[in-house]
Amino acid sequence: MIDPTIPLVDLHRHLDGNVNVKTIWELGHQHGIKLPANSLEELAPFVQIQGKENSLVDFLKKLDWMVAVLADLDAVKRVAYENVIDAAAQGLDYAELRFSPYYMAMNHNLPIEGVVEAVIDGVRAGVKEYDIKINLIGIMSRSFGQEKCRLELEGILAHRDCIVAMDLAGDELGFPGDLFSEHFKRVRDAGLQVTAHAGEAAGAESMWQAINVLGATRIGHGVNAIHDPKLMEYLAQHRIGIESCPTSNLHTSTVKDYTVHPLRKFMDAGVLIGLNTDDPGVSAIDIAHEYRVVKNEMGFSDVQLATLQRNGVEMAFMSDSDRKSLYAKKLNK
Ligand SMILES: O=c1[nH]cnc2c1ncn2[C@@H]1O[C@H](CO)[C@@H](O)[C@H]1O
Ligand SMILES: [Zn+2]
Repeated sequence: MIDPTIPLVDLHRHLDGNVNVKTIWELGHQHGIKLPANSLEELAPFVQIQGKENSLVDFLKKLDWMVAVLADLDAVKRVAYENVIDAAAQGLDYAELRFSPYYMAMNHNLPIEGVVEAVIDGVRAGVKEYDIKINLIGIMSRSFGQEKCRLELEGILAHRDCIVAMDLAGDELGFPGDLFSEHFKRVRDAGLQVTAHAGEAAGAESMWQAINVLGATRIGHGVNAIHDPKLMEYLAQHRIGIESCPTSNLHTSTVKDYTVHPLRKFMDAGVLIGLNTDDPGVSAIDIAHEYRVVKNEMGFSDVQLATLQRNGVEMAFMSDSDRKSLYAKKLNK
């Protein structure tokens, strides 16, 4: 199902949406933070989806306990480090881990730039020990407004050399992309790549904004492009990559079930699209799960799965020489 000759990548993975239940439990106890449960089993439903949520905003509440326990920078470093272990354990050859420094900092008033440093440190420690390549994407959480996003951007830009791209995440309906045009001008001026969550909670117009106003060359989710044939054509023509996260789309009620997910329509339209996990800790999934559902629930053939796998490598924010080494590593195995 997963082709062993093609690198396995996950380009859309929130490290602050992927904190182990056990880690939340341990950090909570270590720092005297009152948790809503008396055991690991009782805690799980507070941070993992049970069935599905009614909306994106409801889904996002599940991440809140994951950052509520980040009481100091060591905790932040631990979470970043454990994300590398988790990605390696899932068989990923390459992952782009994204995080929102203000969201991780806000509960315990941590310094935003310190959070960025701690994430970089944790990832660095992880890749020393595990056979995986990681790149980091900074997130501006739109739900906290323009000013907080500016602080996130500044924290990230202070470590620009360790970051490959910037993303816009959070409440897409309440905070449209054009509120952040100035932010993304700075992102582009700094030479960072741009991806944005769009067409998930809002419609195709939000994706046009991400492309034309923010300068996105990749889009997270993009599900609602399907209602705008001109946009579908534009995405295909300009090789704008769609970071698809099918299970997340079910969990946020963006799509009703796997059978009506538009993934196949994107492929038929020649759009570059790949498979990703989004918030694997919240959705309680791994990357193999996404390939499995696409095969079993959407009826994709192994050839089509291999195309999705290769698309991921093509979309990755890495140099062509890094892409070549990633393929070479697989072929030499
Ligand atoms: O699927 C998603 N859509 C939009 N925003 C998301 C999603 N998953 C997580 N976040 C947002 O990303 C930041 C943490 O990395 C938080 O702002 C969280 O709400
Ligand atoms: Zn996401």
